[in-house]
Amino acid sequence: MEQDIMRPPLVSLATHAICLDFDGTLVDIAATPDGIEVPETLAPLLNHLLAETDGATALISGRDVAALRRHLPEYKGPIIGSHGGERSDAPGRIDTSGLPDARAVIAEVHALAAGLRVEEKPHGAVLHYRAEPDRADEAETTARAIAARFPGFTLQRAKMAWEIHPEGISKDRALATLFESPPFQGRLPLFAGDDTTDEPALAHVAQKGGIAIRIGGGDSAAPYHLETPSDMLSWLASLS
Ligand SMILES: O=P(O)(O)OC[C@H]1O[C@H](O[C@H]2O[C@H](CO)[C@@H](O)[C@H](O)[C@H]2O)[C@H](O)[C@@H](O)[C@@H]1O
Repeated sequence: MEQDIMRPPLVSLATHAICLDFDGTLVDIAATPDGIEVPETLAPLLNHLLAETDGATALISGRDVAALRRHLPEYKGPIIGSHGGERSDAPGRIDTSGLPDARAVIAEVHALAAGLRVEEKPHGAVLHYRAEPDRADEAETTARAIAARFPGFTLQRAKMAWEIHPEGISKDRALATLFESPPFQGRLPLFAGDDTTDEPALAHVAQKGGIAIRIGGGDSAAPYHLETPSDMLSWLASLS
């Protein structure tokens, strides 16, 4: 699909809320989930945005909250994790209420992984094939079969990975909920993401008149585009 893509305009931290995906948006994609290199400047930058937006800055990630806090121990702000399944308003606090018990799903993913990397989350599991790209079809078939066996769970495609998680969680719903109360309520939304899993949230923000930014390539509902996580960090650092 041909579309006009533009560099985002500078936005005011006095009027906007800054919501950011993590992998592929703030940090480069790596061979494994724990192989990422988190720039030293990232946590200070996020804490700066948090202060300048009066608390209206959040990470909205497919990763679980505990993993994100481990990678960003200095970051003090809110995190929506597990694609919207978990909410942490500050370090040490996590709300996972409403998520179904996923232990049987996780056990099944381990049982059928056949050597593919499994990432456990509180609400489900991810089957990663980045280390073995020639097993992409097998990973998809296995993940589809597992998702079909567990009512209430669904399949989510990610970058070289398939995730099985509860139905009804998504980043656009999480964003909408976030903006129902202060400090997000009343501010214009900004969301940046790099993946198909981010598209519903990018479309939601564009439809609300906010700033939706797609990082990297791919068809997108976002009118704005930046090439790499490094470009994203430089752009965020230029805001005031
Ligand atoms: O919503 P995000 O913050 O973008 O998280 C999406 C998934 O990111 C991670 O997987 C992806 O990044 C890995 C590290 O670069 C890479 O090895 C993998 O192939 C990618 O799919 C994370 O592991 C998942 O839990 C997130 O859902």
